[in-house]
Amino acid sequence: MGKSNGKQTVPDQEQPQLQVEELTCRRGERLLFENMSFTVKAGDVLEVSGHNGSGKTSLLRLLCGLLIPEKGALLWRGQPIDKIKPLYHSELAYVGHTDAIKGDLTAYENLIIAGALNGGGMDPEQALERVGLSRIRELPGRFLSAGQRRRLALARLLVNRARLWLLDEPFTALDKRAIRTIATLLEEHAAAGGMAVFTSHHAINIAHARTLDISA
Ligand SMILES: Nc1ncnc2c1ncn2[C@@H]1O[C@H](COP(=O)(O)OP(=O)(O)OP(=O)(O)O)[C@@H](O)[C@H]1O
Repeated sequence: MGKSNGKQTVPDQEQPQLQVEELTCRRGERLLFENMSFTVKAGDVLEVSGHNGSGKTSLLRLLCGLLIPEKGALLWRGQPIDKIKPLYHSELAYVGHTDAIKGDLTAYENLIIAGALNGGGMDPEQALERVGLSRIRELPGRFLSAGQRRRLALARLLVNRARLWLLDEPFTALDKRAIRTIATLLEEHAAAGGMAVFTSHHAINIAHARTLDISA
């Protein structure tokens, strides 16, 4: 329940937005994890760690609704995500291993498209500047380096207004400076009441982030 300040309803920061209850995941013959439970509240950043093949990507795909859990429940604001898919998907942004960048469009045009599909956030120009890509604004996506592609994929998060960021290895291919930039963006997103769940093999210093080791 939100609290009223007399003019508008203020969301209760302590209320879980995403609830993961007793989640069990099997891929093929392998049981990856079972009875996993955690919650994500406004302002939370959760880093999912674990060895190769432990199920980090599978967990993110479950959280997106792209995989069906063998057992357990996934709730967004108290409702099962499969019952409210359009609403849930309008509130989340997923950046997976493949960057989904259009090779024939420039970096700038890629962000214009992202904004047209699900905008409401930063101006594309400003988003390019935040991730350090202003200079290659007019370069077609197919000419971008691996790190530039990753930055552009992450810049898409800034042009839309998704509250929940689900990021699979967002720091892969980034140089030290870009890692700090993206870590800062995560901190700013959380400070503004957003939420993020990301996987990583690197120790990334993000203020107030929690860690979930799924191979523990
Ligand atoms: N479609 C599938 N069918 C069968 N097994 C699968 C399928 N997809 C993934 N797996 C297996 O599930 C396990 C977990 O894969 P996942 O990609 O979730 O791991 P991960 O923790 O993200 O790994 P990495 O750190 O290497 O990225 C792996 O053993 C993988 O081979």
